[in-house]
Order: sequence, then structure tokens, then C-alpha cells
Amino acid sequence: MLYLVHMIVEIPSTMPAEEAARIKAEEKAYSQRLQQEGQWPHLWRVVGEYANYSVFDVESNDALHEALSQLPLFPYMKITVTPLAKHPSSIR
Ligand SMILES: O=C(O)C[C@H]1C=CC(=O)O1
Repeated sequence: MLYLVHMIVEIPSTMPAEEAARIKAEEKAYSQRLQQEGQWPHLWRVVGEYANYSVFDVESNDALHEALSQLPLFPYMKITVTPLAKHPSSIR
């Protein structure tokens, strides 16, 4: 199943820079693992924002929740999920 996911990152300004850098490095490694596994086929930055639009390809709502809730930045994100269905006019 495909899902469009909008993530907005809001790291508290009170978080020490070293902790923020550590969490971002963990996030990068985790996201690249899911990309390599094919669960996260698209990751796009929103221009001018600390936010992204992503497409996840996972087997169920539960699998998506599992993947998202393990993001190291999850406690500092606002996430919106849109399930995607095949468009009848799509040629792919
Ligand atoms: O930077 C972001 O948009 C948040 C998050 C998503 C992947 C990653 O490495 O960080």
C-alpha cells in the first residue's frame, strides 16, 4: 500500500546542539535503511521548510505506523498521512 506522508520537523530551541545533531544522524541512517529496503521510495524536501513529502510503500496501516513511530525525530514531528489508491487514468 502506498501512503503520502507530510513530515514537519519542530526541534525545540532548548535542545542542545549536540543532541540535535545526534538525533539527526540517527534519523538519516534509519531513513536510508528504509529507503534501501524499498519501504520509503520517495523523500523530497519542501523548499524553504524543515519538512518533507515522502511516499511509503508498506503492507498496512500498522506497518506504516511502526515505521513512522520509530523515526528518531518522531517526537519532534507533525505528521500527516494520506493513503493513496490507483488513479483510473494513470498509465503506470
Ligand atoms: O529532514 C527531514 O525532513 C526529516 C527526516 C526525514 C528523513 C531524514 O533524514 O530526516
